[in-house]
Amino acid sequence: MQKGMLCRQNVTKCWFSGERSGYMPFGIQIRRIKMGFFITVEGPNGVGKSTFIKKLEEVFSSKYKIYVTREPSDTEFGNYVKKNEGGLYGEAYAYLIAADRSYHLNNYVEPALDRGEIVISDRYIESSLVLQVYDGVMTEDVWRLNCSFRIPDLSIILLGDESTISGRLCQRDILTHFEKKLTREDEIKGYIKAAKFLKDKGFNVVLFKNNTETDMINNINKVRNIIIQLEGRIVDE
Ligand SMILES: Nc1ncnc2c1ncn2[C@@H]1O[C@H](COP(=O)(O)OP(=O)(O)O)[C@@H](O)[C@H]1O
Ligand SMILES: Cc1cn([C@H]2C[C@H](O)[C@@H](COP(=O)(O)OP(=O)(O)O)O2)c(=O)[nH]c1=O
Repeated sequence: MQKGMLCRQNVTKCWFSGERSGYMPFGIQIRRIKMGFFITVEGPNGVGKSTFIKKLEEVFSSKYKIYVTREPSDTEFGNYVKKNEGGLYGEAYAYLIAADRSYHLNNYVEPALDRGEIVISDRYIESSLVLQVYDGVMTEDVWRLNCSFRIPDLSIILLGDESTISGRLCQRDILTHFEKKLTREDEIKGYIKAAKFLKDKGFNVVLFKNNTETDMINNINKVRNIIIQLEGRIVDE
């Protein structure tokens, strides 16, 4: 059965949802049958990703069905990957992360998108382009492992002042391997570089300053407008 079929006006061409990445070329009015949006939320440790996602869920769940998820995934394999952070390095860890991503996409993200939900993932490919690159893997090699995965409809990268983010991390009792290994400056620079790289690969990247509660509210409003724009390109059945 055809699911998530996209049809051009007067029906000239159809896609299966699993094959779709990004959105349609400018000017083409398309009709969507039950297909959601994939949004990733990224940024340095302590920048406020989990808090922002909770807020997005709170604000948007009255209008949309929201599916919140994360990487490494909340699965047995994802937990294994997480546990091995710091034990496995560089390329080996990059492969593990990519294997978990493939499993996560096929078993959780794609089914939720097919149900027409907005999927919000706490971390995705953007993290690999910062953390695995910092771990010694070449950017092009990280991309080679990830280039066949779905491009998000929107990639949100939260950034903030180094001192603000560092202050937040100081309040954590236990720091992860990457939280100890990288400085916040490394992470901020890494995400800015990754954003540029991914824009060139067709990602719809936005960089949001997230220092204060007011920033967060402004960012939620920006996301609302972007979702409306994305919906404007697609006419629901
Ligand atoms: N926009 C914000 N303004 C002020 N404090 C924030 C903001 N976003 C998050 N925080 C606080 O920063 C800390 C880290 O946030 P968290 O969402 O856990 O970050 P991350 O998921 O990126 O590691 C938490 O104590 C949270 O309450
Ligand atoms: C998605 C992703 C995560 N990671 C690592 C970074 C983090 O240390 C870890 C995820 O942890 P994190 O998101 O900080 O989870 P928590 O809030 O529970 O601590 O996985 C990568 O190294 N590469 C990736 O591509």
